[in-house]
Amino acid sequence: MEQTEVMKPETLDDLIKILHKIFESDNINVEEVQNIMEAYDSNPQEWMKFAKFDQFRYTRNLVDEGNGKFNLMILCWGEGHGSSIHDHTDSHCFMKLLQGQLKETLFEWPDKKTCNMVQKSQRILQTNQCAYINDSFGLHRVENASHTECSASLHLYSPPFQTCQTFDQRTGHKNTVKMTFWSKFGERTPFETTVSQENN
Ligand SMILES: N[C@@H](CS(=O)O)C(=O)O
Ligand SMILES: [Fe+2]
Repeated sequence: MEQTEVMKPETLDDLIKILHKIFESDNINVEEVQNIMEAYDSNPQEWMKFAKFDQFRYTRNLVDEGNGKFNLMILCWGEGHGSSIHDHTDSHCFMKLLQGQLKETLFEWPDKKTCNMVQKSQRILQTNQCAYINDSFGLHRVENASHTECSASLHLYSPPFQTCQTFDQRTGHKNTVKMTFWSKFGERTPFETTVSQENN
């Protein structure tokens, strides 16, 4: 029997090195990436310097630019914070829980005629679990439903993207929004003078 070995990253740095290697190739094996991200045992000491929380909404903190092939970031979710329903701009999206839990709700793309938003499924992601989505799966909304604990998740997007579409659950109407970083490589991003509409 053929055995596919999952390399176990010992640290976050180790995980990043392995990801660089994997993404040198143009053919990505989704399951392989998912397994490797899942195999990393979250150690807050290794990622704390990137995890910057905001009082009002979830933050996106860039960790690594993956040689232009992917963006790796840590999203920090305070109690009750969530994203709007959105797509992933035709990219692969891997999402690994580093701390706490997150609720993921999947939706179908809105019906062209009725604009109705149909909820497909819902699940709770646990610490160390790694989920995957792309636009062929539909849309999702992610929430930290806890009123007492914050969550952190490690997201890998390939290819990287800077805008996505958000959807109004009631009307199915969509908007293109710019996605910004709260910090890059552990440093708070300078205040932007342009007002951008964001995904949260
Ligand atoms: N895709 C979202 C986070 S999530 O809700 O999956 C983002 O990159 O901001
Ligand atoms: Fe998402």
